[in-house]
Amino acid sequence: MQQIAGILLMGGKSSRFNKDKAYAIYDGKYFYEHIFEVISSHVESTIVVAHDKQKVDDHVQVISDVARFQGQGPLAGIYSAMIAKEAEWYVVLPVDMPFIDSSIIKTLIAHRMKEVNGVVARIRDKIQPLVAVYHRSICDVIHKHLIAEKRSMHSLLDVLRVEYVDFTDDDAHAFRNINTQEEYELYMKE
Ligand SMILES: Nc1nc2c(ncn2[C@@H]2O[C@H](COP(=O)(O)OP(=O)(O)OP(=O)(O)O)[C@@H](O)[C@H]2O)c(=O)[nH]1
Repeated sequence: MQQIAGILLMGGKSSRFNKDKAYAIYDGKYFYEHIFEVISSHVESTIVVAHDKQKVDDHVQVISDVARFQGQGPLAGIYSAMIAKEAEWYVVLPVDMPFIDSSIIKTLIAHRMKEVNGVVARIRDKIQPLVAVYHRSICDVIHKHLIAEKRSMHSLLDVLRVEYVDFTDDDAHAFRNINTQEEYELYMKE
């Protein structure tokens, strides 16, 4: 079994962005390519969880959400990746944080310990459940939440043993996530 696998979530609707965020460009590359590179530098293999209309490079392993939970949000994506690829731990990242820095992933990975089943980033007191490392043992818990239609990441965190890792203001830029065209235009100018 792999020690750590990567999960790149890109199967969202991008409804606030009005087109697919995964293919927005930053520094000459698609968002998904940036995130893929950042995750892949820390794990043995990365799995992309996309929806049917999305295409990725041939060398990238891509799956869809399992049919039962298709399009039910990030939890559905994490669950689908965990059952598709066996690993001890999973680094999870969203597709809409193009400035995310490799050192953040390194720090989260370093905080794994046997007492916890999740290591989650926090910046300026804001929890970032999709910038995290999760243990495979939570797969059953996620499944129960999905069945119960409890789709919020925060309600999952409430029942896990989580180590929160605080990042400083210096890292705030890296955690910017892009939901709207306005945010995209603003952040790309800075
Ligand atoms: N695989 C998968 N990923 C998802 C799903 N919903 C959201 N994501 C991903 O989770 C991350 C956070 O998504 P959000 O920004 O909250 O949602 P979104 O659907 O992409 O955008 P909005 O429609 O504007 O809310 C992004 O990387 C999304 O691609 C889903 O149902 N399945």
